Amino acid sequence: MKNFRHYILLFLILPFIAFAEDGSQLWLRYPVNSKPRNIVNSNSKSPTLEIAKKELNNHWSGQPIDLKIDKFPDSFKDGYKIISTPKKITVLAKTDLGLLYGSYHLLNLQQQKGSFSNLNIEEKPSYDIRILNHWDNLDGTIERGYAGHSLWKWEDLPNKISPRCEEYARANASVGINATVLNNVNASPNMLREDYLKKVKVLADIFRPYGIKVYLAVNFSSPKVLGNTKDSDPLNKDVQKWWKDKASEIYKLIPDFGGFLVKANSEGEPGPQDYGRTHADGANMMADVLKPYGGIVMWRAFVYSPSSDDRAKQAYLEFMPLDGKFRDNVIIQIKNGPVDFQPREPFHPLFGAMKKTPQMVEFQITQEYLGHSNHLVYLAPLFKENLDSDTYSDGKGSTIAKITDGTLRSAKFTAISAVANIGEDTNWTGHHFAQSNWFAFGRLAWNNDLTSEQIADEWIKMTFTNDDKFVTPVKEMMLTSRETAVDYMMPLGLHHIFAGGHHYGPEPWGDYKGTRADWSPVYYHRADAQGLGFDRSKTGSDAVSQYFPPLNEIYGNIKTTPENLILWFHHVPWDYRMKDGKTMWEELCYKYDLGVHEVRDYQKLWNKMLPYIDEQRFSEVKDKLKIQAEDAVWWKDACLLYFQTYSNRPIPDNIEKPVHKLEDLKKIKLPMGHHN
Ligand SMILES: CO[C@H]1[C@H](O)[C@@H](O)[C@H](O)O[C@@H]1C(=O)O
Repeated sequence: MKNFRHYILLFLILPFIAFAEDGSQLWLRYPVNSKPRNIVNSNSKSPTLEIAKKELNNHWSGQPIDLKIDKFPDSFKDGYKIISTPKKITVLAKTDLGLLYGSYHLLNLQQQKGSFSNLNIEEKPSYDIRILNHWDNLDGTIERGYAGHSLWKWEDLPNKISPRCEEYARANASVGINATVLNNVNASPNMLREDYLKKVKVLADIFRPYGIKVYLAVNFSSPKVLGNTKDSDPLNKDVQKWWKDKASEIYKLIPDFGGFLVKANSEGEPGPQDYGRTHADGANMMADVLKPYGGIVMWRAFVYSPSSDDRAKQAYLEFMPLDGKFRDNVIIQIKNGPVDFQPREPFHPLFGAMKKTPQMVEFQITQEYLGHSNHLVYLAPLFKENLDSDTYSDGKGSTIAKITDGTLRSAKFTAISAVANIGEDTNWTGHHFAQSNWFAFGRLAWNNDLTSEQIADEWIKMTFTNDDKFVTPVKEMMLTSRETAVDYMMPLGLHHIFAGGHHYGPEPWGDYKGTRADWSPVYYHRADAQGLGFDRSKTGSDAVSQYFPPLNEIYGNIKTTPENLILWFHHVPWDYRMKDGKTMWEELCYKYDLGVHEVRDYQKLWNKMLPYIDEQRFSEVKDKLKIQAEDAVWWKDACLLYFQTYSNRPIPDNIEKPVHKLEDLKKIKLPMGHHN
């Protein structure tokens, strides 16, 4: 009998053990109280507060908590204060959402084994809108998604709702993300159909108590496609009326709807230029219909017109003349760099340059150009590098963080966005460590002063363990991982030498005749007998002139250009002497080789980590590191063997010799080791 009972117990707890180890819980691995406690008091009531209470009653093991709405200035937004004595904790905020954020802060601290007897914390968000962009299509696929299909399951909505939608909202709220664009910027007009809007409403209702507002990406041709208007010209009265009616329809269903995200006249998407109008004409028409409801337009600057000019210059050329011409509920959404989410780019020269137009950054969490969900690349250092870049737009200290968060220029609202890496995979993001990039974006959107190290430290402790023997080496691995990826993919400022289409592996020889020149890798690296790299100096494409002094001079001169961007800005002779005395060719060989060795070091390090974590996550990460190590060799061999056909110089003796043959590598069609 006794044994029997044990079996039953085992059956009951088994699913929970499995659940706890597969990564599905993300960083929300709070201990569960055996019985919910009754430890929370509050002077307010709402669905949001119910969530806060439930979380604390279920997971908090410390002293009783008072959640208190208090008077704070508007600038406090959804911030909170936490004050504690050994007997009691008080969380104060202006809004219920602030109290929920404060509650998650406590649970996060508990995960990190902090002390709670003497807290005096004050937090408020760096940005008003902290938004994920999902590139989810209505058929459930995700553009550049490597973690399975869309969470929303459009086909089941509005009647059946996947439980993961609420889990998603909870995870976002726990890091302060408060907004989401549900669909791909390559938007189907059908997104705005009545039946789809009803599905959107259901999601908005689930997200609302967690403080998350819903936005939609819209197709500029929607009026013509859905409303049979003659065209979609923003100055056509029928078109304007169609948008006005659509806005009214949306807000009836979703009173707190956030607004539109628009990719227009970019990569074949329709836009105002189809009718001889400008981006401002298009954005303003939408802004006008959203304005009465408090909605906004995030208008993307990811454009490159069909000109022969350097692609890195084109967005600036198109948008600068429009500075000051946008309505006050329009914000320009600019990718961190001027080309496209490369492993390393200089910052986008539009930042700071449009002085009369609000701007926001678009990062990419999904690793389109960083090994998809196979490579371990912690992105906080990439995000920080961008946010901390000094544009000099308003003198020294005009960092992108300060330009976009309202510190430098007062703003009606501020925002920051990133393309999500989330899908239906059990572990949400395809790679356990890719969860850290979702987390890191949320934490930086909340507080852009945090360091990459602080964020990694928090994430590791919440997701895995507090054991120093795990935390210290794993943190080191995470912190160096982005530079490692740069080393084995595109060191020294090389960019976009990815295989066309999937963007996973190397194809530096790619020359897709008959398409746009700037879709070919050879366009970007410009290897020839003299050297390597894109001359963007005054005597080249002159992209350097789009930067404020002194950066135009610094980047314009090969001697002062930071070496990690030297091939971005200059065509560098193979024998050019680098700062460490190596020639550029030797340095290139050294960097690729270093990248390979670094990944092998990660493998060795990870192999020692089994004692500290569960077997399942241990072996899943181990398998991915193996793929990454093979891919790193693939990258190194492909790039060095190919560039060597131009450099005509030997690969230095102290560098591991290629194990592949260039002809064989050129034949690879499917990504090696790529399991998605
Ligand atoms: C959504 O389209 C993407 C496209 O898949 C991607 O390869 C490119 O980098 O950027 C586009 C964009 O950002 O609009």
